[in-house]
Amino acid sequence: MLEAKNIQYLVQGRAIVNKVSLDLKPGEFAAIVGPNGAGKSSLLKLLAGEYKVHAGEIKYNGKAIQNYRSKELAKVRAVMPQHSQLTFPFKVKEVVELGLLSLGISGGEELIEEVMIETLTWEFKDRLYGALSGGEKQRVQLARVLVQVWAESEQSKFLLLDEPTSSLDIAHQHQVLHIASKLKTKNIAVLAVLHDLNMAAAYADQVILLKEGKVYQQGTVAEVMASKHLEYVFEHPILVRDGFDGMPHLIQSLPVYHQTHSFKIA
Ligand SMILES: Nc1ncnc2c1ncn2[C@@H]1O[C@H](COP(=O)(O)OP(=O)(O)OP(=O)(O)O)[C@@H](O)[C@H]1O
Repeated sequence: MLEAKNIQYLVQGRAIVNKVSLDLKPGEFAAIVGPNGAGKSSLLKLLAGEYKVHAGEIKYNGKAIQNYRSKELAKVRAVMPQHSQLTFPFKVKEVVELGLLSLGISGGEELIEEVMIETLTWEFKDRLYGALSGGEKQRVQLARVLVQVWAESEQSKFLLLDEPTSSLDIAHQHQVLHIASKLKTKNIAVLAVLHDLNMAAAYADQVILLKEGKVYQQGTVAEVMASKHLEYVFEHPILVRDGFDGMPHLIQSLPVYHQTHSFKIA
């Protein structure tokens, strides 16, 4: 289990993550949503251990994050950042292999092939990473973090994804989130920052809606994805309707000229 209690992160005295608490159990897919600057990436970086909290605590499987050595932490949680820079001319497969190197493992050919087939990246495994399109690169980065958590293990593992679908076409967005959902059967929990509210509604078991560094709402899709909450947080007209074919909701944002009122706390 991943537990965060009252975590806080300050920049120049301003709390950009302000007393956030969350629990994430293996088998669960949680989405962090909220407007630009709400603190989503900062929260993910705190949970990843990349930023240190100024207050509060984070535990993975009952052990405080600061008590993990970096290789040990890499076995428990994998992180896909919003942007990944690679300065060397790596081939695609070599980039994916970097995920295993973070665990101190080399080889793992079968595992790498399985994950690359799953992420539809095997077909360009020998191409130079730098020559790929934005969406192809994003799928390779996903493969790199997936190899870190893919192998079955008794220990619960956690996959933290920061906007994993931002460069993907609609079909690949669904494919990536479907892969993330399938991990739920492997004793893995997934926490993803998502901008697409419909994607969050379709895949998340738990939604964390942030505004100005604080959790505004947290709960199931039905609880959080209500028009009154979304309109207040995004300060924009948003319709939420019942979905179809098992899709919980259809969230439709409206053009700015429909904005006839100010958005107050519901
Ligand atoms: N290192 C930093 N120094 C100064 N300000 C920072 C730093 N990191 C984040 N911030 C500020 O903290 C706030 C939250 O940033 P963060 O990147 O977490 O937001 P976000 O919700 O992920 O936004 P977006 O949707 O635009 O990616 C922003 O106002 C940002 O400018």
